[in-house]
Amino acid sequence: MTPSILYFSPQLASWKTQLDTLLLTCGQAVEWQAVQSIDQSPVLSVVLLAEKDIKASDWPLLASRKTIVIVDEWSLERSVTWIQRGAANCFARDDEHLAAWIISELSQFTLSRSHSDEDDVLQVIIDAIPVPIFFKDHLHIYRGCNTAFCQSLGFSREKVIGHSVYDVAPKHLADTYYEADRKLLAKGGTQCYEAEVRFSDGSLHEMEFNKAVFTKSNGQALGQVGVMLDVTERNQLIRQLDKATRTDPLTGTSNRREFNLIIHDEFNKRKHSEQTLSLMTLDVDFFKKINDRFGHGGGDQALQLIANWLQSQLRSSDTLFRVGGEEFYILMRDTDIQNALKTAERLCKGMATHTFLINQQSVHITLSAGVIELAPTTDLESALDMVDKALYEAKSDGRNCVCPVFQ
Ligand SMILES: Nc1nc2c(ncn2[C@@H]2O[C@H](COP(=O)(O)OP(=O)(O)OP(=O)(O)O)[C@@H](O)[C@H]2O)c(=O)[nH]1
Repeated sequence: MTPSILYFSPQLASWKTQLDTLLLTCGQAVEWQAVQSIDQSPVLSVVLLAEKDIKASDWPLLASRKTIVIVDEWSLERSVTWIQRGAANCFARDDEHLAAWIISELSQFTLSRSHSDEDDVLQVIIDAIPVPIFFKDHLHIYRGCNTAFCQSLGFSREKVIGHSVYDVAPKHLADTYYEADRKLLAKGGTQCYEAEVRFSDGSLHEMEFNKAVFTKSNGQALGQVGVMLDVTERNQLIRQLDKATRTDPLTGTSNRREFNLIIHDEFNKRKHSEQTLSLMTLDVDFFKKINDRFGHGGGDQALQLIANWLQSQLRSSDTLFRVGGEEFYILMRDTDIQNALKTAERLCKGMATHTFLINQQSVHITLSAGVIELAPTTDLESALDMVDKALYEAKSDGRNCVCPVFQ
């Protein structure tokens, strides 16, 4: 007699001898294996769990095992509740039918499902489609999938069918899929979302899930079908394009478009917090002379050197933007007008004393600057207008200086 394995939870430890004796009398040898939680038992195994040992987070796994829930006091209502959660059955500790039921399960445990020619045709069709396809029942258990699905996850069909997402994906990803499945079954219809999937080679892919619920003629949900599109490359391209539209190609700093995109957010954040926010506008003095002296290529090189130098002088919370030819903005978070003015003066002095090398020749560059604190009471458009005017005042005051806006 080959012993069959019965998995059981800690609450049942003292009681299992009683059941074991009963099973042996009927000629059923059983090897008992204690598990701390259901996920420690293999899929499709027969598991006996005391009701008290089952956490809500275990429910998605109940249907992927033959789970028998043992309750102290049996009622039809309680039993139905557990079966609806995916348990195979629910018994009271002292139910004499339990032993017979276990023997029946251990001796003829197979997935009961009638197989038809249409099933074979459907399988060939979905196997011919080169994107992963799966379908699950209303208890979130995989009932079918195609070759592309098995290949991407690196599991055989047998390792998928009859299992739950928790058996084929890492827990943090399975939680996401289970939650989406639950919402779709509750709502019905179709669902489209993106989620990450770990492929068999260890790589993480961004997948677009297109799913739909299939129902009985009375509208009751029978399960769901899902098609997965790999959108990793498409999304990478979108992110690259998005970054490119926000970056100045010459200096690598953020550009005016990025400034316009973030300034409204930053300004609104400022309105609802105590944190200060200031803006500095900077313009290179007599930049035309650099172009005249070194040509346009030399001028471009100068702009790159200026941007790098400015960036090296800033805190990580400050953002540098090239907003025009030789014009830069610096957005300074947590900075009031006094500190913004100090920073602007430090940058102007530092720039004036720094020696740049262009075509092996020493070049000295100066900056003119305007600064303003973006106070919550200020209107953003007029603040931008005022700081631009301040910059031009600095130019008319002889350049290489800072003009603050005091409000
Ligand atoms: N090399 C190079 N030059 C640029 C670029 N964008 C703008 N410029 C040049 O920058 C110069 C700006 O000249 P102006 O607006 O007269 O200003 P300026 O010579 O800096 O003088 P002030 O601003 O009045 O101190 C022009 O010669 C533009 O052609 C660029 O991307 N590369």
